[in-house]
Amino acid sequence: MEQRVIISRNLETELAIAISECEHDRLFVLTDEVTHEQCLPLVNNFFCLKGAKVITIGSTDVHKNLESLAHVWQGLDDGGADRHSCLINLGGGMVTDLGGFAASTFKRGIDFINIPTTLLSMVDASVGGKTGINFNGLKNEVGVFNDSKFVLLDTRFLRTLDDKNLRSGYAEMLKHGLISNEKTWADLLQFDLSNPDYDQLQALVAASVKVKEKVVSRDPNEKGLRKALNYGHTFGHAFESFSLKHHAEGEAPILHGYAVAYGLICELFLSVVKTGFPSEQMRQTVRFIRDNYGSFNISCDDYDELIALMRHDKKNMSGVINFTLLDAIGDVLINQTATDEEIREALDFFREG
Ligand SMILES: NC(=O)c1ccc[n+]([C@@H]2O[C@H](COP(=O)([O-])OP(=O)(O)OC[C@H]3O[C@@H](n4cnc5c(N)ncnc54)[C@H](O)[C@@H]3O)[C@@H](O)[C@H]2O)c1
Ligand SMILES: O=C(O)C(=O)C[C@@H](O)[C@H](O)[C@H](O)COP(=O)(O)O
Ligand SMILES: [Zn+2]
Repeated sequence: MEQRVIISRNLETELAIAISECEHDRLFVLTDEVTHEQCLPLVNNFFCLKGAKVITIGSTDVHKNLESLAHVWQGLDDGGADRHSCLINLGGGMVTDLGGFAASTFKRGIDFINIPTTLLSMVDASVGGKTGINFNGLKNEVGVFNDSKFVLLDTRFLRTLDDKNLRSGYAEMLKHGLISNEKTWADLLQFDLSNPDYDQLQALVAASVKVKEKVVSRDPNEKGLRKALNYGHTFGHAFESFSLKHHAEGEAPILHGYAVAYGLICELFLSVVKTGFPSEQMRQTVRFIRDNYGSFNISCDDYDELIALMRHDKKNMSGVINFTLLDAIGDVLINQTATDEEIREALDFFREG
């Protein structure tokens, strides 16, 4: 893998080194409106960022769209970027996905560096080269695989992250636990999300990002094994797209990690029914998710729309919905299928438990 993931000890020094190893005739920093306020102050006076131009987009997934992408391209053009310029993405997964795509396409590609500021982007989104935007009501419908040159991971940014976004990122860590081994999974279920111990979390973050790096290094373009990282996402992305479309006025759509947590419930159910995953371990995981993530209000009248959304999953082939399932913790089965009836049963289980 071309990308270097660095668990930061001194962000200023590491960023200076990272920049020096990238093309960098002009420097740009991409933030969203929130990371501009909360995270930029932690790096703004770094000597290595002297003269860097800041581009800012709206925050959260409702802005992970063509309009924001065009705004970044425009900002790069207005700031005189050429193919030797460098973009530093300072934010959560929305910023690293969109900024990564903007950098990968601007003048056919400039170097970029990710500085993830949410738990989710630290353990998952900033690593592994999946970049893109939502389009046509579908998650990450347009994008490219392209690695940032560096990921600089500094958990000090988590100090300002709210409870819901902490839980959202933790769902991807739970996914990493389920696809890796029983010990990691069991440790994750012990963690108290209502009263997080940040030292313990830091150790869990380092272990979690290693799971992602290991899978990506063996299958960077998702030809096979990488589909393990999509566990929970066939249902999860359908829930997320559904919520982006139907969320009530004045109410935010569900966060990506919450959608993944709900997707894990459905895909654990399918794993028990179809591939013999132990039902007690499913029950323990489902209990943790229900206790920590609540639920998402859908009715059986929504099933057809959710299944229609699953028909757009990027793992699908020849119109057949593709699932990643488990027959045990750490034992991943890719390219699994389910009938519409089984999908409905999984949604019934999600609603009724
Ligand atoms: N590329 C991948 O492999 C990959 C993996 C997982 C998820 N994703 C994508 O990542 C996105 C979700 O990422 P996310 O959960 O980081 O959401 P996000 O980027 O929308 O950030 C969540 C919220 O937290 C704010 N924020 C960011 N850092 C903060 C900080 N340090 N303090 C206070 N507030 C802060 C943001 O402004 C935003 O309002 C989704 O679009 C998802 O599809 C991509
Ligand atoms: O890195 C991967 O591979 C993943 O699937 C990680 C997921 O957590 C992430 O949400 C990813 O963006 C989903 O990719 P997609 O190809 O299903 O859009
Ligand atoms: Zn995800």
